[in-house]
Amino acid sequence: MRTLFSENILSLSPTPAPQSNPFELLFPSSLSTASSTASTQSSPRQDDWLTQHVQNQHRADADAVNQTSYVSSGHRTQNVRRKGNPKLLFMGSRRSGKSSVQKVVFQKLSPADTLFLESTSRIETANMHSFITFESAELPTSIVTAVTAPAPDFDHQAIFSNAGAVIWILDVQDEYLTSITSMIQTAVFLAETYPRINFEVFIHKTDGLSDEYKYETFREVRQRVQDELSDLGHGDRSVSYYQTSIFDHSIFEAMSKVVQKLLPQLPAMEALLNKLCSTCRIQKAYLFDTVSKIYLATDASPSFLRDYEVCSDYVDVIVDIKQIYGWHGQGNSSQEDGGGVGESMVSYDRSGDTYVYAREINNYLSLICVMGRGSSADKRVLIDYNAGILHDALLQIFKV
Ligand SMILES: Nc1nc2c(ncn2[C@@H]2O[C@H](COP(=O)(O)OP(=O)(O)OP(=O)(O)O)[C@@H](O)[C@H]2O)c(=O)[nH]1
Repeated sequence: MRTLFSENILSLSPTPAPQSNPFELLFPSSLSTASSTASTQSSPRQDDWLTQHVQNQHRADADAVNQTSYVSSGHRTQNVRRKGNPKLLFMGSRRSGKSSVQKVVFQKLSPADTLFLESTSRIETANMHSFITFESAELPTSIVTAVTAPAPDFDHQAIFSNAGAVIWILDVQDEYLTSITSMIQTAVFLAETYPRINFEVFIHKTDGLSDEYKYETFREVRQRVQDELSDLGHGDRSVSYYQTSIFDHSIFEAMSKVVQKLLPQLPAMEALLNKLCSTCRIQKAYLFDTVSKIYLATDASPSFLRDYEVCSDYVDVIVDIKQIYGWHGQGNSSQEDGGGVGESMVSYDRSGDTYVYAREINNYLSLICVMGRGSSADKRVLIDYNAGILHDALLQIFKV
C-alpha cells in the first residue's frame, strides 16, 4: 500500500480557500428531493475502465437483485422510512445463523467463534451505539411457529409494532423448503397485519458454494416465494433478497442496504454524494458508520462488492489507528461538530492508478471514496475542499 500524501490520517484538514471556487458544490435548497434528478444524470465515471470491467462481470447478479425491488405491476415500491433508530428483527429456522449474523455485525464477534454459539430459546436483543443506534432482536424458533400458527394469547404487538424490518435467514446449506413455507406464512402475516415493515430475505451461508449453485438457489428461492405470494393474493408485497455469509463482506453489504431503507435522511445523503462524485470524478463514494462498517449511503453509480470490500477494509485501518491514538468522545455523536477531522489518500493497486480517499465526518461517520484512472486524485485540494462542504451539509442534515 503506497501512501501518496504524507499527512497523518488524523491530521487537521487544510483550511478551505476563501475565494470563490469554480468547483464548489452547489447544493439545491431542497436536498431531499434532489436525489432522483442527480441519479439519472450520466457521469464521466461511467467510462471508467474498472467500472466497465466489473459491470460486465456482475450485471447478471445486479439485475437479479434489482428485479426484486419491483412489484408485479412494474412500479417500484416505496420503502418505508421512519424516524428513530433502525429496529431489525431476525427470524428463520433453527441453526440457520440468526445469532451469528446479529453477533458478527452488531457485537463484532469473530465469525469463527459462532461455531460455539448456543441455541436461542428466548428473544435476544443487541444494540449498537454508533453514529446511529442500531437495535436488533433475534426471535427464537418458538416465536416463528407462533407467528405462522398464532395462538389466541400471542401478543404480536409487543414484538412487531416498533420493528422497521424483518430479516428472514434462510440456510442454503440445509434443507430449506420448510423454511420457505414458514417464511411465506410470516410474510403474509406481516403484509396483512404490519404492512409498513420491510421484509428482507438473507439467502445465507453461501460461502463454499459454487457461483453456479449460488445463482441457481437464489433464482429458485426468489421465484418460489414470488409465486406463492402471488397465489395467496400478496404478489404486490415487496421482498428483497441478498446472498450472505458471515465469512466475507456480503453480510455487511446486505445489512447496509437493509438499514438504508429505514433512514429518512437517505435521499439527502445520496444527493450530496452524487454531486461530490460528479464534481471530483470519484468512482464510488460511501458514507460509513465507522464502528459497524455499515454504509449509510452511497452514490448512484453501480455498486460492486469489490469497491465495498476495499473501503470497508480501509475503515478497519482507520478504526485501528484511532484505537491506538485515542478515540475521543463516546455515545451517539451525530450532533458533534466533527472537531479533529482527518483525511488521507492511499493507492492500493499495483499500477498505482486507483486510490482510496477517506475523510472523517465526525468520530463515528466517515466518507470513503474509490477513485480510478482519470480521476482527479492529483487535485487533492479540490477533493478536500468539496469533501469539506459535504461534511458541513451532512452535519446540518443530522442536526435537523
Ligand atoms: N458456513 C457458514 N456457517 C454459518 C454462517 N452463519 C452461521 N453459521 C453457522 O451456523 C451454525 C448455527 O448458527 P447460529 O447463529 O447459532 O444459528 P441460530 O439460527 O441462531 O440457531 P438457533 O438459535 O438454535 O435457532 C453455527 O455453527 C454457525 O457457525 C455462514 O455464513 N456460513
